[in-house]
Amino acid sequence: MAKVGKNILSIKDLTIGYNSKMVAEHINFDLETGMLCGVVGINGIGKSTLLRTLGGFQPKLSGNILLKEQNIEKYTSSNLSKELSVVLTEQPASKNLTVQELIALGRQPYTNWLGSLTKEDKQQIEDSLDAFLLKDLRHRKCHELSDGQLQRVLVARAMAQDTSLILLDEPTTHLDLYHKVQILKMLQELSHEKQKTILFTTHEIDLAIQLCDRILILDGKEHPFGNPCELIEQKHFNRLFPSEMVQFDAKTGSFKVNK
Ligand SMILES: Nc1ncnc2c1ncn2[C@@H]1O[C@H](COP(=O)(O)OP(=O)(O)OP(=O)(O)O)[C@@H](O)[C@H]1O
Repeated sequence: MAKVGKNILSIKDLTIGYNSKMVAEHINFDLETGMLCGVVGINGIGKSTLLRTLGGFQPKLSGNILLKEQNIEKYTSSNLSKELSVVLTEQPASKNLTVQELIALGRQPYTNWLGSLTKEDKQQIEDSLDAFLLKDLRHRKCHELSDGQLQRVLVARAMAQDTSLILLDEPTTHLDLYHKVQILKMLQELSHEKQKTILFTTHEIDLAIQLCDRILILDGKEHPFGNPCELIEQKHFNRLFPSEMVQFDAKTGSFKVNK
């Protein structure tokens, strides 16, 4: 169980989209220290748009995004990089770096203009290599890694950045079931043990139900938010997909195909 603490992220009546195209509106939720939260919903409903908006990669259309009770637009980019790290689905441009070098980039917000690493920076990099089982791969070039290994490196870089909030867009894409569970368990440990607040988008609803403290369902209307048990009891997962194809089984917390 997550030890819940102070409020980290507060989303109030947020509308997201592109110029005049509204993608989702009336999004409301709060996340506290140490919470792992999954964002689920059908293809094209706006999960990535939400994540990119929260990460500051595109402007919101209206509403408020409060990070540690301060409007996110009020942060300078230097202060924001100490509070918020983002892992997107796009492959990093810096794949020619070694695993250790890429993770060290996470320390950029803290290093001086020469980029020299302090003892604390080095310790943080070491802890991140350790937490994501990357010690043996530290000298490998990132372009030589499997998708699962690269995903662990990208999350480890976010951990090295040591921010209170970490956002990840589909961290389990292209991974087999074992590696999906592995990365999600690592994220769960990072949130609970190191008291990080982690929000990630996913299509792995069954796994999110088992591992997340909170789930946000983007459904084009109410966007229910709560702990997985509450959402199951309120039958929100039953309405996620057209029922002639798949049905949610509340007993097992998973979807079954209608044969
Ligand atoms: N750059 C863009 N400009 C305009 N519309 C966009 C842009 N990117 C995405 N969209 C549209 O916004 C809507 C939401 O897309 P988004 O990628 O956020 O959905 P998603 O829930 O992440 O989908 P998926 O599960 O397929 O990854 C879609 O209708 C999509 O076509």
